Amino acid sequence: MSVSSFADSSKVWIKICGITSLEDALMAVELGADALGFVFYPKSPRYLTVASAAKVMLRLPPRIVKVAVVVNPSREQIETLEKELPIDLWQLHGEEDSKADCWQSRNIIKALRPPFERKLEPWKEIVHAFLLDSKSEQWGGSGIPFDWKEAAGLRRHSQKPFILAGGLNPENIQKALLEVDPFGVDVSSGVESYPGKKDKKKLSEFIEKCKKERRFR
Ligand SMILES: O=C(O)c1ccccc1NCC(=O)[C@H](O)[C@H](O)COP(=O)(O)O
Repeated sequence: MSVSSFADSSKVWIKICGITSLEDALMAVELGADALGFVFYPKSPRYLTVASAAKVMLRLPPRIVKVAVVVNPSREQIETLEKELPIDLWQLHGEEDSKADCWQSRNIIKALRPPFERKLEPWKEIVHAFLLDSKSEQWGGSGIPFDWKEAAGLRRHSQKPFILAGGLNPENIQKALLEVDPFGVDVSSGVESYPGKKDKKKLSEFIEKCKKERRFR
């Protein structure tokens, strides 16, 4: 699996993050998600154990990109997750070291917070994509958008796909797509009824609006 293989498509790549149950995973798949994210950060309200993640991830169709979201993981955590779960991509959501051996041979999405520009450099040779998220004390899942002007001009600094995240929801997604024109989008709290539980109406509206839009570049 490689997100780069999608990068030429004019369709918006859709990742639904913070999946905690098989019910929500299958609902997102049925509605048309391309990728699902599973949060392995114990302090998150969307955290799930390896055993509970296995019950979901092992039941997903191969076309769905399965993303393990981690925050400053230890080598032991990476190896345990990798041994038990069908992980296609690692989403690094903390302050990981781009030079660490463990990232050189894995498929990576690096999450960054504004200001983005100078943070691209250490990662741009090794990542599959960058995820642009808001600043947040809990690292991710804040539900608060950043100023999308911060995303302008980043293509000059890296050819890698950009995934827009942070406070997206059914109300602002069309405006976000028009202003930023990202390769893909990532949403968690904007399509929830409460932290850790996805809401079918919000999810369906969000995905439908993404599918109506086309990428310009
Ligand atoms: O969602 C979390 O609780 C979380 C906790 C720690 C690190 C990352 C986390 N989520 C990562 C994501 O990919 C979210 O989708 C992204 O931060 C956007 O979240 P939201 O603003 O709620 O859409």
